[in-house]
This record gives sequence, structure tokens and C-alpha cells, in this order.
Amino acid sequence: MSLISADHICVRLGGEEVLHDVSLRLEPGEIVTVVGPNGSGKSTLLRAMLGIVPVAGGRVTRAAGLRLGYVPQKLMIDRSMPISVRRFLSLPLRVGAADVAAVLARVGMEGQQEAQLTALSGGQLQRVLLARALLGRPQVLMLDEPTQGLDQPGEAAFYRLIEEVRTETGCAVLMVSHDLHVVMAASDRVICLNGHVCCEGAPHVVSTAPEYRALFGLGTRGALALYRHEHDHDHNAGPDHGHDHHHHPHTHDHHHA
Ligand SMILES: Nc1ncnc2c1ncn2[C@@H]1O[C@H](COP(=O)(O)OP(=O)(O)OP(=O)(O)O)[C@@H](O)[C@H]1O
Repeated sequence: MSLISADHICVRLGGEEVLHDVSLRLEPGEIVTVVGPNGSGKSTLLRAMLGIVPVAGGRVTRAAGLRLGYVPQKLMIDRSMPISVRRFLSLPLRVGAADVAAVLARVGMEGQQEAQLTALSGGQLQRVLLARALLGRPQVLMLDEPTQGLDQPGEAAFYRLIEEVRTETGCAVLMVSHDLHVVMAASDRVICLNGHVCCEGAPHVVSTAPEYRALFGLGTRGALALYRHEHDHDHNAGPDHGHDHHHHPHTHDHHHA
């Protein structure tokens, strides 16, 4: 059984259908990345799978007692509030000093217990957020654009860290990313979302498919190709209308159950 799955889910927000007939399963130990244009429903998909956003159709199923760790896109904390890393990690549940030290060492923040949260760089803050998610010993880690605002070396280092955590703990990872270059290197499977699943598959399989090249281009040109892909859809018609599904032949290795 999958750790967590979405089966044909639809989500409506503010009267709009944001997700239409989206299916996704996460197996132990795999890294799955959701890519897609702004507003394509990536965050909503994660939030629906977490149970924060209700589904209007279909269903989300979690393995019994599943431990989930979530790194949100933005930290909802008053940046003017003085709080140390150690205290932040102990919210809302108190965590022992040894556990705090160990998890900080794991994310490359050794000895930073007393640092002020507000004094951290973007990359350091992301590591602390990851540390907080890891304290619950998650079987599934969900990360929503965890490297937003980081420079490229910072981004690459963060994704390496995610891979190490996956290898050590065997947790599955579901993340949202804009950076296709990094996605190709760091993911077992990529899902391209635009209100619905446009295409999906293992990066090495997808990257050699002519359909994929037409959609995403290659290497660093991928971001540009994604932009073009975004705009060959008719956005005025809403997420479930106006898309020519036939121009995305599904020749990739699919994981629909
Ligand atoms: N609470 C809400 N009420 C109404 N509409 C919402 C709400 N949250 C999101 N939306 C809309 O749903 C759509 C999908 O938003 P979502 O944040 O999931 O997209 P995204 O792919 O994560 O975008 P981005 O890449 O910009 O983060 C957007 O059109 C957004 O305006």
C-alpha cells in the first residue's frame, strides 16, 4: 500500500476549480517533485494531501498512523519576535537538548541552538524548518518550494541534504519546485501540474522522450520551455477547460494505480 495517495481529487477554492481529477501516490523512499506554472495548484495539491484543504471530489488516503513532516512555503512567524532556534524547535512540543543538537547537526546547523531565528540567512532558516519537520521522524516529508530565495549553490546544497535524509531515514519526499534543472537531478519522479496532471514520469525516462523535450527543453533552457508550456494553455478557460490533452502523449513511465 502507498504511504499516501490522492485519487481523482478535485479542489474548489473561491468558486474556482483549482485541481481537477488529480491522482498521485507516494511510495516509501521515493522523491517526487511537482512542477508547474504559478497558480497551477501545486501548493493546493500538497495542502489537500495534508488534509489542510478539503477535497470537493475524489479522496486522499493515508497509511494508518502515517507520520508526516511539512515544510511550508512561508514561515508564519512574526519576524520581529525574538526567539532562538532552540525554542523554535520546541514549539509546540518540548524537545530534549540532545535531540535538538542532533537534528541541527543533521541539517548542517551544528551549535546554532541559541542563534536568533530572525538573524538567520534564508538558507539557514530553511534548514531549521527542515530540522523541525524531521523531529517528528516523518515517513513522508512534504516541502513546498523549500529553496525559494536561495542562490544556486544554496539550492543545490539543500537538495543534496534532502537526498541524504531520504537515504538515511527511508522517508518519502513530495516537494514543489520551480527549478527543473534541480528537479532532474534530485527526483525519482516528476509530475507536471496545471490544474490537472499534464504529464509525469521518471526524469531519465521523461527527459529522453521527444514529448518532454518539446515541453521542457533541456538543461538550463528548461525554465524557458516550461514558460512556453505554461502559455500554450488557455488560462482564461480555467484549469479544467481549454487544455489540449492530446498534445501531451503519455509515453512516460506512469505511476497511476
Ligand atoms: N484560499 C484560496 N481561496 C481562493 N483561491 C485560492 C486560495 N488559495 C489559492 N487559490 C487559487 O488557487 C490557484 C492555485 O494556487 P496554488 O497556490 O495552489 O498554486 P501554485 O501552483 O502553488 O502557485 P505558485 O507557484 O505561485 O506558488 C491560484 O489561482 C490561487 O489564486
